[in-house]
Amino acid sequence: MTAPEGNPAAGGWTEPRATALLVLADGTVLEGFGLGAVGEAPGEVCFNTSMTGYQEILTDPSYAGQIITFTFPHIGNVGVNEEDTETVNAAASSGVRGCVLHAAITDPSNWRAAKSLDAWLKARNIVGICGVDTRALTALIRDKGMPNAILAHDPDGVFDVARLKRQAAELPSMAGLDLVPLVTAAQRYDWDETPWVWPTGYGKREASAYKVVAVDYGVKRNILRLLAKAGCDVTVVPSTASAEDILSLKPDGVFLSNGPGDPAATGAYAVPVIRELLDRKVPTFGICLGHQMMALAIGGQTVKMKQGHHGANHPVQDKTTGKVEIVSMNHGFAVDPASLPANAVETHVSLFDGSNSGIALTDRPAFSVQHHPEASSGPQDSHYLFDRFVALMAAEKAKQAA
Ligand SMILES: NC(=O)CC[C@H](N)C(=O)O
Repeated sequence: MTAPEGNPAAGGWTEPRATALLVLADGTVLEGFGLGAVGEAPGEVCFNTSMTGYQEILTDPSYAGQIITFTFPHIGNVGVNEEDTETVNAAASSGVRGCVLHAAITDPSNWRAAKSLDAWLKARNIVGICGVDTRALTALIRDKGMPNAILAHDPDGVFDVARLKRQAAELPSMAGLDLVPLVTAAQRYDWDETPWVWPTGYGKREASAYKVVAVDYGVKRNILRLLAKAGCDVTVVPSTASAEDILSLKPDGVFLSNGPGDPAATGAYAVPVIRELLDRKVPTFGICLGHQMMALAIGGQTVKMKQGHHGANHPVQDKTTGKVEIVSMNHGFAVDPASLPANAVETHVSLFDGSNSGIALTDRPAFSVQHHPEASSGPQDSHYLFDRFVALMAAEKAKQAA
């Protein structure tokens, strides 16, 4: 730990010198104490309101190119462990670039803790800062949108502030960035994790009945787990797989994963593939980036949001049933529902701001959601969507057999 003793929230530092700075593109400089890796991390600063699940959040490949501000003040209390990692392939460990915390990280207190968060951040090359007024930073993001910034950590507290300000101002906007190559799998692989089954039976897999190809734009582990649990044999393919590559695996369905960056930028090569799969009437299910690119594939449009949605308690309504579910969210772009063609219906909507949270096609077996039904971390209200995907594949199989 480089943070001094004493809780900044309780008043006063015991050491005057800042060992980390968050330098925003508009020239604002926030001082604090360094955590994790030493160095400089450029990125877009967002805020996440989850009260639990920091390890899953910090390992979500969708955060590539971003610096996460945790609004919950105490992060790291239960340390980190081997299991709660959403990153599937080792190359994706360069997802999130940095994190901003309010309180200093305390010693881990949990029987599952294998390491402290601080040591883990260092090992994964994630730069951190604590002692920041995260409420003020969150208010700034809500007022002005998500700023670019450089998070700098130097244990000696020596910073070239003028250079950092200049470089922060020159960082490219997230709009237009294809960040999927940073996190996608290099090669095809079969998902074969042995599930952990609770004594109550929770986690037990259905017998494998469907072959699913998951296109990895930065896929989260729990999505693959839940597909397997729902009875799917899953093969993961890189984001650049062609429609022929995918169809040669004879899938009953295709899954389009979450991922970082601007969907329109990744869509330059992914959308033609998705369009072909849809045109061939392959049952398709998309989550987050996969949802956004499915919308692009049918002629819809995506827009950059001001502050985005990052949290684990967002209300979403399933318009097909009227039910409200509490969901996990992590996105900075959104599908513009007004841009959707006549053969698409809006199935889900965010009750926070009315933005689109799901679509289904009326003439093809395909649907997708903006939120994260795998809920890692987050509530499990939306798990039913995995069963909806299985039902879609079952109906399509029955149609073909008839
Ligand atoms: N979790 C995701 O898949 C995020 C999708 C996209 N990168 C966004 O920010 O909107």
